[in-house]
Amino acid sequence: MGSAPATVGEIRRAQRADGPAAVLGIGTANPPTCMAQDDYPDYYFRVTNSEHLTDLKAKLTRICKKSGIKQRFMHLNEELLAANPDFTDRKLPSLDARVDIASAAVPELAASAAAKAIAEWGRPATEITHLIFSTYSGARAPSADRRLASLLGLSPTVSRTILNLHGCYGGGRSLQLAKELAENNRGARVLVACSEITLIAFYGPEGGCPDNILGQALFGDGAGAVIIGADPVSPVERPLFEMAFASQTTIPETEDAISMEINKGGMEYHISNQVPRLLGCNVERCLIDAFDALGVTAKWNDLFWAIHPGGRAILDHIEGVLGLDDGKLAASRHVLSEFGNMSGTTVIFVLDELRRRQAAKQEGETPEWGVMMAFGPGITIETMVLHAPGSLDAY
Ligand SMILES: CC(C)(COP(=O)(O)OP(=O)(O)OC[C@H]1O[C@@H](n2cnc3c(N)ncnc32)[C@H](O)[C@@H]1OP(=O)(O)O)[C@@H](O)C(=O)NCCC(=O)NCCSC(=O)CC(=O)O
Repeated sequence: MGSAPATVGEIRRAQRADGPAAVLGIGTANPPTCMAQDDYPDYYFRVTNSEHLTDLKAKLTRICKKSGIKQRFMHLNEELLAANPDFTDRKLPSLDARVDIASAAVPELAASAAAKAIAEWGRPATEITHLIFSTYSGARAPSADRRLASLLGLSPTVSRTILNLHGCYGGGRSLQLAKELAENNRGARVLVACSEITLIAFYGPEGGCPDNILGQALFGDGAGAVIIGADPVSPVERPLFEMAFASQTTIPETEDAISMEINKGGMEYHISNQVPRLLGCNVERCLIDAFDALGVTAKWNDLFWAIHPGGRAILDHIEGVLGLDDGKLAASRHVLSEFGNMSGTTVIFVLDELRRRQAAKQEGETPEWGVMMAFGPGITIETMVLHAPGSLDAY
């Protein structure tokens, strides 16, 4: 006699993981060209033949000085620009050439980051079950997720998803989706990859176009990759952060505050100067709701923090409204300084920096609970409550 058929409820329970999703490996990568922020105004106005626009150059110099950025990495170098002179003029139809370059470079950069994340995870790439790829440079199908799967030799049964044009919340969104996949599919191992190269949005300065000047001062290129899974297999898999709760919030009436649009000349964006204030007014509500949902009492200064460093003023506003002590946003400020705003990828660099800082501390010195937040068009706020591994009783 066979056993009695399982109920749908039993099947469902067997399909789900027992524990929370956790970060099991992180990797990052940047293109080789590094640009010092102090040198950028001279470089940018020279390579775009715009030295005569002295007011705009002075403005870019002021923004660079106040940006909190020391250096950024870029795929687009002078050689590539010399081969594609149309990139300096956004009115010329250069999208095809930009997409050609990005279609190869975006997955290749992601593969460098992913190889590091997989090495840290400690299991073969063929055991990855799901892939989530986020970029603002995707304009083709099959897309960067398909190419990355080939470059890494992932299984043909890997379940792929691509997120396009989520901007700076792409990393946060991908990690939330990975959490859902890992917790709802027993044994799933999800590779999250974000890869951004600013080439798609590079063009020369123009009067009456301050958004471009701001973007030229802020954005850099980079890729980040994270392996997510629940119920880590000891001793190979070691959780770095457990993902306790995730939510997304849209700030009402801010649809026009951050926007991105692909045109014949590349990607154009608009970033309102109200963004730091709007985020400052809204982050605390998201945090209160998240910790209420968990039933955990949190004092903001008792947490560890991984905030998307969209700009120095954004970090200043958030630090101010939450009354955070100096150093609480050190990982975010460090990443902003060393790499600039790499859009959706940035928050993965911040997680990487945070875990490095935590590893350097003595046991007991690291807070048990923490928060990751990312922001982008919408205005969308991604909030994730993280838990330091080792105290699973907290669940
Ligand atoms: C740009 C700054 C470094 C400037 O520093 P301060 O504000 O302290 O200095 P400041 O007030 O003297 O401003 C210096 C100059 O910057 C200009 N400026 C400020 N914000 C601007 C904006 N959004 N667009 C265009 N110009 C802007 C000011 O007008 C001023 O020009 P002048 O000197 O001529 O008077 C800072 O404001 C900042 O970090 N802003 C946040 C940037 C931001 O919104 N990032 C989010 C990116 S989008 C993102 O992360 C998500 C996504 O892309 O999806």
